[in-house]
Amino acid sequence: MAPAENLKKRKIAVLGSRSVGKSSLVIQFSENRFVSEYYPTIEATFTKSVKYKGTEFDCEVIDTAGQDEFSILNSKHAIGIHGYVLVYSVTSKASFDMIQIVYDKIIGFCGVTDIPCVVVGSKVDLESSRQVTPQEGQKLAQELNAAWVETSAKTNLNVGKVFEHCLAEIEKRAPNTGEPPVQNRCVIM
Ligand SMILES: Nc1nc2c(ncn2[C@@H]2O[C@H](COP(=O)(O)OP(=O)(O)OP(=O)(O)O)[C@@H](O)[C@H]2O)c(=O)[nH]1
Repeated sequence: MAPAENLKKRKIAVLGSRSVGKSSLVIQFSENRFVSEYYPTIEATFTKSVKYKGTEFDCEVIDTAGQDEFSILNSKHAIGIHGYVLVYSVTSKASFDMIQIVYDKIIGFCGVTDIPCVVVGSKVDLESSRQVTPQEGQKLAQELNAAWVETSAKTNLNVGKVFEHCLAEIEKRAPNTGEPPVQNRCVIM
């Protein structure tokens, strides 16, 4: 059982290819502003409370450096994490293909078959540059047993929904326990 003060704390990691808009999404969510410049992220953590089904959850959101097929999953992004936000840009097919790769890395690292996650198609305001259809996004999310949503951090479209979906996926699997559903099978002693 988690201590009482942890019951409403949820740790969420945001992953995906470089430059897909992970930081912009998190900053729009936590500070209600859009950053138009590109500053590559090393790692940053933001907190914000989110109301889900009448309960306020303290969400700690970890914005990670972009991943590629060669990057090794940081253990900080797997241990103690309650849920995942996996971001691709609708303007980049390569970033969409990276979602399955990142998902498989998490699953492999944690030694589980299912994780609470939401697949996010970002930058929908750039409709004329779209390379990934909503149908493709939905289909992948279904295959991963994940929620799916398209967003724009620029126009603040569906940004809050991302984190509501993530909480829904977390609570669906471990309602009100405060325990991270993802557990590593190895214990370092
Ligand atoms: N038009 C548009 N541009 C966006 C949107 N979200 C992010 N961008 C732009 O895309 C670029 C990259 O955004 P970031 O949020 O820094 O991307 P990131 O995924 O955090 O990048 P890394 O830290 O390298 O992994 C920036 O120039 C943003 O302004 C969006 O919704 N619409």
